Amino acid sequence: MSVRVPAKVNLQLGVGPIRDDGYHDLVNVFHAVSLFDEVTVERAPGLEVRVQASPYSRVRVDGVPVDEDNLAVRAALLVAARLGVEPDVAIRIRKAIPVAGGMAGGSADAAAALVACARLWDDREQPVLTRDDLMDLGAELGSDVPFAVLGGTAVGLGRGERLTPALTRGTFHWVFATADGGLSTPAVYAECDRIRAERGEAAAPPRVSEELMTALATGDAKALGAALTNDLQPAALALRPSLRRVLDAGLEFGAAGALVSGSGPTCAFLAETGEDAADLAEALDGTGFAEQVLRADGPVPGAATR
Ligand SMILES: C[C@](O)(CO)[C@H](O)COP(=O)(O)OP(=O)(O)OC[C@H]1O[C@@H](n2ccc(N)nc2=O)[C@H](O)[C@@H]1O
Ligand SMILES: Nc1ncnc2c1ncn2[C@@H]1O[C@H](COP(=O)(O)OP(=O)(O)OP(=O)(O)O)[C@@H](O)[C@H]1O
Repeated sequence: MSVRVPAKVNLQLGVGPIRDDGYHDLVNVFHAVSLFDEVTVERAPGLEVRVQASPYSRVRVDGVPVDEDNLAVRAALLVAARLGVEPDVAIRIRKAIPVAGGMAGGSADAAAALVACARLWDDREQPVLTRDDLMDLGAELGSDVPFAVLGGTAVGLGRGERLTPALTRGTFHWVFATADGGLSTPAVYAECDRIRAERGEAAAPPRVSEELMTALATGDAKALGAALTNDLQPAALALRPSLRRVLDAGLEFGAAGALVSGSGPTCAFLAETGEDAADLAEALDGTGFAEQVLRADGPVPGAATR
């Protein structure tokens, strides 16, 4: 059983005040892009996991855990417990999504493992676990996991786990510049809080951007580029100042919009056409500022069997 699952970029990441449980209330507009990890599961004598770079990518997988810290393993354990079966499964992960890059690679693998294990163990005509059940289980593993099951473009409220699909038209063309070494998501949220406290800024509850939703619904790449926002960007830039020149370079080369993807350090650039995206990717590659420059389109569906 093999499941392909996309990376995400956040088109709007509005971060509200910190809650009592340590999370922040968000307006999180997720967009799934055509950069895929693949998770394969097979019945086995016990639980095992293998992680490798996809043959189509140069992703560095050395930082990815191969024990119960791997989100795909935790997903398999959760599905097994829910169905009352032994978690006897061999999981193979082929990664093309940058690790700790702000594109939700670990969450994607968790979503893929939820879908794959449910298919493997819950194979009657009327499965016990619906797609909604899998999204609920996903929320127990991480705030980004339900969206990786759903895919497309969606507005996430709460921690980002309460999703409503968004209306979009056509295809958007993206370029991603990855960076050497990741950024820790909790560290970036903490830096965001620290900067706000230092500036004496009170975090207002975020609101969905009307400009962004209109640009999505009309398929207007130029307007979408102008409407992209990420409240975590100042924190990511404070922790990794070299990202500034990457964003500036993309804008100089004509990107319709540029921002740090989620908690970073990957930078995302929106192009107006596929051809513009190819030109932009080449120009960015030429600067030598990025570890890798990747092209992808969105929106694409969430975790799906092949
Ligand atoms: C930055 C984003 O990727 C944007 O989509 C997400 O908000 C992070 O989602 P994630 O990696 O699935 O994060 P989780 O595993 O749920 O949480 C990791 C840590 O990030 C911080 N966190 C996460 C989500 C949220 N709404 N508020 C937070 O403050 C918390 O410190 C939390 O302990
Ligand atoms: N299957 C997995 N793939 C990648 N990382 C994993 C996986 N399972 C657990 N991890 C751990 O999660 C950490 C964050 O990895 P991930 O690639 O999900 O980051 P991210 O893309 O920045 O996440 P997000 O965008 O959701 O904040 C890694 O450093 C690694 O220790």
